Amino acid sequence: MNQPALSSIRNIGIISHIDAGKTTVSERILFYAGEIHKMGEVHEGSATMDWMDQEQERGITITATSTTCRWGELWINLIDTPGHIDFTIEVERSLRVLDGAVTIFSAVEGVQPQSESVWRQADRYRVPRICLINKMDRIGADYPRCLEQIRERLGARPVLLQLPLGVESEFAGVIDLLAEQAVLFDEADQGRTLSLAAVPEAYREAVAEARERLIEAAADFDDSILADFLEGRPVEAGRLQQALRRGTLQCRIFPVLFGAALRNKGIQPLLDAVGAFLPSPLEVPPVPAHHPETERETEELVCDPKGPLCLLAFKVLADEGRKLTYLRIYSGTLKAGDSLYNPVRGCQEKVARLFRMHAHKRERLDEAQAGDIVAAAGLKEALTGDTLCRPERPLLLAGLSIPDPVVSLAVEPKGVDDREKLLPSLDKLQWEDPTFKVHEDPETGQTILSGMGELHLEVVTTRLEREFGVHVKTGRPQVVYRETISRKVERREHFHRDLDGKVHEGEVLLGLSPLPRGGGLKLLLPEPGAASLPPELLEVLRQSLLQASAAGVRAGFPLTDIEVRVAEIPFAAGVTTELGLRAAAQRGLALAAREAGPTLLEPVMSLELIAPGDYAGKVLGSLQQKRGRVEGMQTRGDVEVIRAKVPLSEMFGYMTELRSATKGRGTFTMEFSHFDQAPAEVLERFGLG
Ligand SMILES: Nc1nc2c(ncn2[C@@H]2O[C@H](COP(=O)(O)OP(=O)(O)OP(=O)(O)O)[C@@H](O)[C@H]2O)c(=O)[nH]1
Repeated sequence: MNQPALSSIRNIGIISHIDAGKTTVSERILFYAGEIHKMGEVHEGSATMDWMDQEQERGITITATSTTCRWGELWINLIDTPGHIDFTIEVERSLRVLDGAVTIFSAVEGVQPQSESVWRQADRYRVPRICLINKMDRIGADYPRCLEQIRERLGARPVLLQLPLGVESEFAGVIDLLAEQAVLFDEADQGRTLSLAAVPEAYREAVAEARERLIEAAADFDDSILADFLEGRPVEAGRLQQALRRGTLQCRIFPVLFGAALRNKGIQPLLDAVGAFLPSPLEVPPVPAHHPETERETEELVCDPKGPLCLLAFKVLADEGRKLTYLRIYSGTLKAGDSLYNPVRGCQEKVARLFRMHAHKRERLDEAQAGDIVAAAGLKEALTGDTLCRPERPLLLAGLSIPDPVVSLAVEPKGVDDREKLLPSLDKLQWEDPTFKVHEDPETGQTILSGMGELHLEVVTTRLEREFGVHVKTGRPQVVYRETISRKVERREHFHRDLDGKVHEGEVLLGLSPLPRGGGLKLLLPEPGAASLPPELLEVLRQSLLQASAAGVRAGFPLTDIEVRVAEIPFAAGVTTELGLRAAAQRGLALAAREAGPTLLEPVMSLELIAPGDYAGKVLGSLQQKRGRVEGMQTRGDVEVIRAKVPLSEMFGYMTELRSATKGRGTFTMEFSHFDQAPAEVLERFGLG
């Protein structure tokens, strides 16, 4: 039987800061669920979920891997996502299709910058979460501080379902506050055997107090609990669990559990909590889908195997040159051999085979239903974020929000063979990763790769060599700046040309205004019907302005924080042509932007740096030299944690510099924060000084 009941499916992801223990936890989940018979370890390079060779060598997760496992009645579709910000799209696309998540925090490091950003991403998709405070066995584990940070930094309300039994090397298990019993894990058999015991005397008071907090939280979601509690009547564990489940599904509370995954402690209760507190696909809100042609007509898709077929392709993998497409089925039933329509690309294609994925193994399926996550072979066109549906019932789901690249790198093939293989191989890498872009520099003819960070592009070039046998020389990483303007202008542009006896004309009146930082590019065109221009020419105009904005007008960087308003588009039938309009729009935009005080913005990163106290002064000095703005410092044991904002252009190669300045003991993580005015020397470099 490989068709799960809908109520028993849990589509969950594991999200957190880098190194909090996602892969270690996933590995235990697969082991206890009987999916694997030997536990792989990240630090030995043998974790099952980190199967790509680079992942095993670097000890980090690069691609999100989806796998199904059974836990009692539950069918858990588990997605292991990377913590490093350079692979943020993996988190984004997973959150888009998941119904619930386990957020892991390290009991020592607490809420780190990347935990904050994945938490915000999960908020955006309203994904209910349970929290695991991991690494309770490590020296310096401090769970009250971690809870305080969850409250303060994440603005969330944690509710303890357990108390830890001991801490650091004494961490032996947990006390289940609902069942009021201690759960101990046997280290001798890799934590497979659990033993239950009464709450130790020394913990009685702490348990009573924590249980009272838990009842108070549950009472917020069930008035009868409040009445019983106020009148001193006992409240059964089942009712408490149901009330807490309600609060969790509304994202108003976040149940907290404890563990030490590496020591095989705390995983089975976590799996039970996934079933008890996270939603099945039947419990998630309906998903809106548009009719692709009219756009405005929407339909609310509920999880129904008999409903209209609608799927989201949320990941595409190049598997020995062929595409394997991961699909979340929102409605309907998908069969192997089905013909599907892709409204994004306007094409029809066939699912040759369907699989349920088990880490890197696969199980053939004849069909799969709404609510499930499966993989398909045979789809040639679909890319990440595309919708698939029946040709006779076209539906379109909202796509993914894909961040723009901030770092670029020029690559040059080493030999003739490499030259031939370069572009087709880069194409395949682009199927998989929408944050990775390739273009040709129009001046030098060089191939330019752009992505989310140095590490991202390093991984891409290594994969190019190892998986595709393409050897390249790489240039130095460069910042991808943005172009913007400093004042408002209006400009009329008229194009007129005679070509082979035919007149081509186009005229536009453009108004450009600067927007506040973070405003993006806003294009205001008249509604079709309101303009004298036929709708197809209006679309030509829109596309021309978008293309010209993406290519930049002064230094070749995309325009941002600008409102472009098309005020007038005179139309003369038979004379106003596509060519004429395109030329007027592109030239008009370039000239208007030049008159509007063009300038450049640079990407600024949020940095969290950890250095031993003795080196803090030296590190602060170096950050200052890098135009860094220190926002806070905190002593944590014998290290200083420094939070700062630093321009990305100053950070290339910083890991090596920091390591040598701190005798290898300093470390940092960073993520994109915002764009800010670039300094004078950058403007001069691009002729804008
Ligand atoms: N002491 C201790 N170490 C742990 C625990 N869990 C994980 N680790 C170690 O912490 C390191 C990071 O663990 P991973 O499981 O790779 O963390 P991750 O969150 O998957 O990391 P990325 O995939 O790179 O984002 C590894 O060396 C683990 O062995 C734990 O409970 N206690």
